Amino acid sequence: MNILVINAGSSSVKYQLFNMKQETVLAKGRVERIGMETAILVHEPAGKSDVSEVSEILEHTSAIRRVLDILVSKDHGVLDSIDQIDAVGHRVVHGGESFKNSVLVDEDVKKEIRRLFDLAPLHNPAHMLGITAVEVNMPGVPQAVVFDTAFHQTMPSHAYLYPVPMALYRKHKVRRYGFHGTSHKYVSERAAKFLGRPLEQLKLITCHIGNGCSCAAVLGGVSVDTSMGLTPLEGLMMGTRSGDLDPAIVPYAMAKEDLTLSEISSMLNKHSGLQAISGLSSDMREIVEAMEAGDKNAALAFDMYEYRIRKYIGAYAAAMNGVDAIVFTAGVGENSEVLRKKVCQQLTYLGIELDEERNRSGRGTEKAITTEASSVQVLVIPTNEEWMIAMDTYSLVQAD
Ligand SMILES: Nc1ncnc2c1ncn2[C@@H]1O[C@H](COP(=O)(O)OP(=O)(O)O)[C@@H](O)[C@H]1O
Ligand SMILES: CC(=O)OP(=O)(O)O
Ligand SMILES: [Mg+2]
Repeated sequence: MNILVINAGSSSVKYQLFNMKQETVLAKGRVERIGMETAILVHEPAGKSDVSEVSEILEHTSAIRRVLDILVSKDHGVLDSIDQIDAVGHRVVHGGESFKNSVLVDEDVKKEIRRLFDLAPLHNPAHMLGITAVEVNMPGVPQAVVFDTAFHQTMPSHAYLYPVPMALYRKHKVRRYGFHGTSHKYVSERAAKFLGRPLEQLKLITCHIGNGCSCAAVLGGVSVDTSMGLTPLEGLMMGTRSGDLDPAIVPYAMAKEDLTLSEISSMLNKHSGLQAISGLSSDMREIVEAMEAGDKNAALAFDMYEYRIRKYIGAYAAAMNGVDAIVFTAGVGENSEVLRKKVCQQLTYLGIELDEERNRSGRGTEKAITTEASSVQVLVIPTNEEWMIAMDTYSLVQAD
């Protein structure tokens, strides 16, 4: 069985095609800059050379049509026909309280994803476009959705409730949901395997540090707390998102700067974080480069970002009354040795001892970056949300 996994963002579509029996990736790639004349498709077929094409791709239906075309093309394809795709799995960021597990798409599921647009404005509308594009381009093919929120549905009420009038929860379901759950779950399972210990006995802190960033406290394989909240804005400082701030800043800034609700929301989601403090970029690679060249604002942005990760690690060690291992994953967590080093150097109170050579070497592989003597292990585990989505889709389609 072949399964196509789609992670549709507002202006991009990432995809991976899996052969489930052989557990292989047949192809992967991404379409970026959707909506522009110079959209770019980067396609990496297994066993053939990578290709990139620039063309006008104005919306998600055309983007997915282009992906399907290249998957069957003579020169760059890996399938004879689209009919060889048996099912499609989608990443969906917000599933609210309705979805504790992955599900097959039907009219009710689509209605619920739409109802949650307000709570994940950067993500859910794009996922819905992806689902519709598959319906148009591949009618009748079963689709499954895998929610970022599902893994965190195990949090106890003292962790997921906010100390505000309960009517907000009862009437409007205002609570902490948490995101990146597929990634936190995957790296927790891999960490247990790597350590050679049962997941049920481990206290893990998983740090998904990418464009969006979140930490999770994973006790015995179950999420008991996480830093993102009602929406993916709370918690750590991110590329363009502020993360935690005093809620009183919102009405104060609105009054002082004469901002509307949508303007302040856009400020906190799209024009804050690394981008705002550095005045330079939301990309950690550029921040580190500028910092090393002596740029003060880039250094301040880096310090704030790193400090907040360290504060959450301390909080979650307290929440679980201890920690066995800390895991770094996602774009920054997997690749930025300088960030990991700065975080670990200030965690000696936990008995953490960084091995600088291990931290520097072996990019892209699962590894420990602490010494044998370190009482808490720090691991780097490349995440694989797409494989988790493919596995869930496979089980759902087989059970149907
Ligand atoms: N070598 C690197 N050093 C530091 N940061 C990196 C490196 N490679 C990628 N990144 C960071 O990873 C981020 C993207 O992470 P990723 O997990 O792919 O995000 P998303 O899935 O949200 O698009 C980029 O913004 C970039 O800052
Ligand atoms: C939920 C979230 O923030 O996702 P991403 O990191 O892909 O933006
Ligand atoms: Mg991501």
